[in-house]
Amino acid sequence: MSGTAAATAIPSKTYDADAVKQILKDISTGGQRLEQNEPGSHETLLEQARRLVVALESPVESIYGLLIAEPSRLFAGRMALDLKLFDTLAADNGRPKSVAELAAPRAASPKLVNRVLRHLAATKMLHQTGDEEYAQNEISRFLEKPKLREGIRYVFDAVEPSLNKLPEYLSRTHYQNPGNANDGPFQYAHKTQNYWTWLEQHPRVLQAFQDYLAGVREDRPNFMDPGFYPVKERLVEGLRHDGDAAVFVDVGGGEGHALAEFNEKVPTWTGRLVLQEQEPVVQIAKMQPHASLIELTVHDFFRPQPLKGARAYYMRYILHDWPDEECRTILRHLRDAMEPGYSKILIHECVVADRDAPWQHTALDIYMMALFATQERTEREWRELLSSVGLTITGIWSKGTGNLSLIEAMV
Ligand SMILES: C[S@@+](CC[C@H](N)C(=O)[O-])C[C@H]1O[C@@H](n2cnc3c(N)ncnc32)[C@H](O)[C@@H]1O
Repeated sequence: MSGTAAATAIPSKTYDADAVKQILKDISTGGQRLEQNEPGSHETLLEQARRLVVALESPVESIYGLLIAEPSRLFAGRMALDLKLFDTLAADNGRPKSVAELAAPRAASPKLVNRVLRHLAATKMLHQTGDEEYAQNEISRFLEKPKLREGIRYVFDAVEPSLNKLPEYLSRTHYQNPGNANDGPFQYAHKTQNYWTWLEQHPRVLQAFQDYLAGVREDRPNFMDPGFYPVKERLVEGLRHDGDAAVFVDVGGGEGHALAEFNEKVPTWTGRLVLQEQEPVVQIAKMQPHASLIELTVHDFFRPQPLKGARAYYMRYILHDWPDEECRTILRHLRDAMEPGYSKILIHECVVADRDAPWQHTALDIYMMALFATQERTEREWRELLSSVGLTITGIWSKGTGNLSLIEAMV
């Protein structure tokens, strides 16, 4: 079949020409705003480009993308990790490589490797530069670095099996909203007792998860960036140094990247920076270049908080991992350690809008259902959760659409 015949095999959409014209005009204006570096212009233009695709695509084209292109793209990305394709593409200053060269590191079948590569090229993850010859594009160049690249491994190995079994799990639980941390979709799919135990038993995926989180962190505005949370006014001013009062503790802080960034971006901070994590994660944190700048401690946040009256108890991506009951236990331990009127809990999480919530929040919400039988929360849900343990929200700061917000709460 010729290229033209293949292209016309999918019925074309009778689209609204006026709507398309209007979107194109908006895109043109959006492009000018982007050139002038107007804040938010990137997000707006991207949204307009998505609207254009939706306006032009026929339902069949859109559904083919969902059914065929995207699942195969994730598979091809996962195979690229095992076949070391992103590394091989990067070698020799990224010069184009033949399929034979790309298949060599694993002594894989060139035919198999070509099938993976051509789908990656078709879905814009790399360039095809000739017959059976490929080179990096901006995406594959980015994937030379482990961080978000390892997200492919994590999502494929940990999240996808759970999503695949989610319909069966929901049918068995009579379509009730999952909320059992010990018997949720993840345990059902992976035949395990607990997400964290499963990760410990799969150290490669645990490392991939931590790399992925570090990648996500780099990609988003952080709360100490200008125009986000006023760190100087809310934390630095009035800092005391008696006992543990001058501590900023990152509860469940992963490898300690947030503390390292705080150390760099808030030079006026004269207090201590303490990481609290599970033992295997502390071991990974010890190998980080910033390890000497922070205190690394093992602490289970389901046990009483040992640091009393600290200035800040920071948690990023912690409470969305737990159903309300478990969150209340975590929060009560912090509340009991806090000094009223001085200590602050800082929750760095999604605050999901009641209407027109961005896909970044709604997608993560489904992931949370599949992984932890939990959810992303709306402002009302955050207020209810915190007030149920005697905490009051003293402010919510946000920057950009689809990002995390910073919720400050006090006793
Ligand atoms: C989603 S990750 C977030 C990590 C980090 N805050 C970040 O934003 O990159 C959740 C973290 O909670 C930690 N964690 C899970 N259960 C814990 C527990 N009982 N006590 C302390 N940390 C725990 C995990 O090891 C993991 O690093």
